[in-house]
Amino acid sequence: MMRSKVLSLVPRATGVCRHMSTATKLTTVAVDDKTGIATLTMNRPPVNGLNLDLLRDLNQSIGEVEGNKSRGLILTSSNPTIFSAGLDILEMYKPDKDRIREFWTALQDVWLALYGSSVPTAAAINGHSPAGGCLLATSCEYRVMLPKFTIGLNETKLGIVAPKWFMSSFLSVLPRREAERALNQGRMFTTEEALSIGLIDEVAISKEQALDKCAQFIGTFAKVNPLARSLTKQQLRAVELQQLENERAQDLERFLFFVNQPSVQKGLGIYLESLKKKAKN
Ligand SMILES: CCCCC/C=C/C(=O)SCCNC(=O)CCNC(=O)[C@H](O)C(C)(C)COP(=O)(O)OP(=O)(O)OC[C@H]1O[C@@H](n2cnc3c(N)ncnc32)[C@H](O)[C@@H]1OP(=O)(O)O
Repeated sequence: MMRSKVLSLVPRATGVCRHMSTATKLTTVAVDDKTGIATLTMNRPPVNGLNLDLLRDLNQSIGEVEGNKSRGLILTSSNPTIFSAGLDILEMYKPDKDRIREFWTALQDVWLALYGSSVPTAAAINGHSPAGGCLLATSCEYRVMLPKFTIGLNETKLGIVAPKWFMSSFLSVLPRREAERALNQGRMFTTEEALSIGLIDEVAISKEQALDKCAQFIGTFAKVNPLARSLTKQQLRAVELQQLENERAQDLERFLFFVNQPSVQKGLGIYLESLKKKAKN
């Protein structure tokens, strides 16, 4: 059957998958031959902490999906209980001064690539998704989440501040009043709460169903002209994307200044200790 004909049907993420040759170590990209949809899977145990290496691999994989004419991108995790624990705090605690610059620049790159992606994007959130995990999910156009997990921007609870572009992604999904309150509170939402507030679009009972629902969302664009769709998306997102493009250097300096404050370092150290203590019990 012709590729375009198949795509006019409701797609299912169950076709034969061909792994791309350039798949990297901490991410894999598998393209469904029937639907043409690429599934990008994060695979950095134990919690998909976004360190420099994972960010670089994510960036490379998003670039590959952009380049290989995939019909859409589904972002998910190989961990059965964690989508992503957000930024790897070890990158920010007592940081190496060159590496932390590369780290933040790589994070900016990932956001620009994912939020600005020309293909339809969806997140199959198959586990907890705090902070940077929520950033990835809200950079996508559609979110399907499994029950009994949590999602949100919890930065204020850690004594840190989400940068403007984290807020932009959040605000592209939630009404301003809800976004403002949740950000100030550092609130983590359960799956059910996230659905009722509109932070996610659907709940699925399994990862397979989540992938399927994401594929169905991407399938809704099958009859829409791809160029018109992608230019429309990019125009709608242009203000936020341009703002970061224009302020990349200042954004980096702001982050470095903030993260190097002794009080912030102390807070991150205490938080890391509490995570480690919790992990031991
Ligand atoms: C300064 C400006 C920056 C602004 C933007 C910041 C954005 C961010 O993303 S900051 C990171 C925020 N993330 C979190 O608050 C999540 C913290 N983690 C958790 O809540 C939990 O780990 C979990 C719900 C994601 C998973 O729980 P569980 O399955 O029970 O796993 P453990 O808690 O036992 O963790 C296992 C292992 O992983 C370490 N770890 C967890 N999260 C992080 C992290 N974000 N960075 C670094 N390391 C992390 C945890 O310490 C355990 O380590 P070990 O003790 O060595 O096994």
